Amino acid sequence: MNTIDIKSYMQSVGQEARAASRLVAKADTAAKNRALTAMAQAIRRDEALLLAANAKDLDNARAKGLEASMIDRLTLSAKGVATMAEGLLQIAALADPVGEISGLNYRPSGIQVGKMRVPLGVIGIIYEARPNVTADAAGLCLKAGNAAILRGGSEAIHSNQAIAACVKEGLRSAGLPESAVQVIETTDRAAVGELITMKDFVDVIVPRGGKGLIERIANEARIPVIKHLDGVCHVYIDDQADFDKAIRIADNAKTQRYGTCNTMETLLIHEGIVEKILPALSKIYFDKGVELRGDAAARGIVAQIKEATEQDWYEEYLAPILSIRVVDGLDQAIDHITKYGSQHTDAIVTENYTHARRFLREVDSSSVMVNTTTRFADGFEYGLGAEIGISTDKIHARGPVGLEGLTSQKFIVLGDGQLRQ
Ligand SMILES: NC(=O)C1=CN([C@@H]2O[C@H](COP(=O)(O)OP(=O)(O)OC[C@H]3O[C@@H](n4cnc5c(N)ncnc54)[C@H](OP(=O)(O)O)[C@@H]3O)[C@@H](O)[C@H]2O)C=CC1
Ligand SMILES: N[C@@H](CCC(=O)OP(=O)(O)O)C(=O)O
Repeated sequence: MNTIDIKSYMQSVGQEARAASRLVAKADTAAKNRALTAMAQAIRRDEALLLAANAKDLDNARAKGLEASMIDRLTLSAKGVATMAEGLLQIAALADPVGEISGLNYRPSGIQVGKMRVPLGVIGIIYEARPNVTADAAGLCLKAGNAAILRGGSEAIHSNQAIAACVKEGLRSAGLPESAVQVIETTDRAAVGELITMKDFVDVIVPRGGKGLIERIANEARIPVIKHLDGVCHVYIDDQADFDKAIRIADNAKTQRYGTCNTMETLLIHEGIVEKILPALSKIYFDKGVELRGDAAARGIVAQIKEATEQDWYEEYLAPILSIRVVDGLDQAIDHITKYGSQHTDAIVTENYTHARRFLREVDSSSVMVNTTTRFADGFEYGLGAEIGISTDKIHARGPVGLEGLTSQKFIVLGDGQLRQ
C-alpha cells in the first residue's frame, strides 16, 4: 500500500469501527458472551492453522536475528493457543460492566443522581509482537462494549491475522458486526500515524511498548492516550527482611520470566544484610545464567559481578541481566527508584511494618508491593480476569487495565417532574 492507500484504508477502518461501536455499545450481555464463546471455539478448532501462521512469523523473526525475549513473546505453542481460548471464556464469565448503575441517591430537590458505566467507544491499541494480546484485547474491548482497532507488532502479522479470522467468525456467529474488532492488515507504520490522529473515529489510544513508540505518540497523537510503558522494576531487600523470603522473591522477580514488563531489572539491597544475602543470591542467579552488574559495594562482596554503569540503572533489560546496588537504607532505596524507575511496579521485602508502610506511601508506581514478587503485576493475578496491559499513566486507569479501565461512568439523573428553583 502507498501512503494515499494507507490513509484511505485507515479512514475506512475508522468509519467502520465508529459504526460498529454504536452497535456493540448496546449489544446485550448474552450476545457478547456468545461471540466470545464462538471465538474461543474457533481458536481451538483452528489450532493447527494458528500454529502454522505463527511458525511463519517465527521463521521470519529468526531470519532477522531477533532477540530471545522477542522470540519468547512471539511464540505460540499448543498450550498458548488453549490459554488464549480459555482467556476468552474467562472474559465471557466476567460480569458485564456496561450499564451498571451505582451511587443512586435522592437529592433534596427530589431528583435521583447516580452513575452508569458506559463504553469508551473506539479503542486503538498498538502493542508488541505478542499474538495472545490480539485475542485478549479483542475479548476485553468487546465485553466492555467497545469497538477495537488493533495494531500488533509487525513480526506477528501472520499470527494476528489468523487470530483475527477467529475473532470475526465469533462476532458474525453472534450477530455482531465483524468490524467491532479490526486487526490492521498492513505493517507499515504510516498506519499508526493515521490511527493516532483519526479523532473523529477513535476515542482512546492504548500504546503498549517501549520508548520509541511513546515518543511518536507523545509528538503526534491527537487523541487521549493511556500509556502502557516499559517496566524498570525494582525489588528492595531491607535490612529487616526475612532471609528466605527475600531469596525466593528476588529469584522469582528476575528469573520466572525474563521478557515481561513486570520483571525486576534492578535489585537494591540494604548494606546491613548484603554480606549475608548477596553470595547466596548470586549463586542462584549464576546457576541460571543471569549476568550481574553491580556497584562497587556489591562487587566487593561477589567478585564475578561486572561493573554497572550509570546507564544500567535506567535499563529495562528484558533479558537474563540484573543490576544490583547496595543502599544505606529505605530513603536511598526510594530515592533510587524515584530517579531511575519507570513508575511501573516496585517491591520491598521487609518484616518492618513502618518501612513497609513508608514504601507503599512514597513509591509512586502503578503497583507497589510488600513481601512479594513484581511478577504478580498482572490483570489475571489481580482478579480482573485478563488485562489490556499495565497502564503507567496516572489518570483514567493505572496499573493492570481490565474491563473497568475500558469503560467510564456518566451521570444519570432520574426525576418525576421536579424543576430547579
Ligand atoms: N506496560 C505494559 O503493559 C507493557 C509494556 N511493554 C513494553 O514494551 C516493550 C517491548 O516491546 P517492543 O516490541 O520492544 O516494543 P516497541 O515499542 O518496539 O513496539 C511495540 C509496538 O509499537 C510499534 N512501534 C514502535 N515504535 C513505533 C513508531 N515509531 N511508530 C509506529 N509504531 C511503532 C511496534 O511496531 P513495529 O512492529 O513496526 O515495530 C509495535 O507494534 C518493553 O519496553 C515492555 O516493557 C510491553 C508490553 C506490556
Ligand atoms: N502482565 C503480563 C505481562 C504483560 C507484559 O509484560 O507483556 P510483555 O512486556 O510483552 O511481555 C504477565 O505478567 O505475564
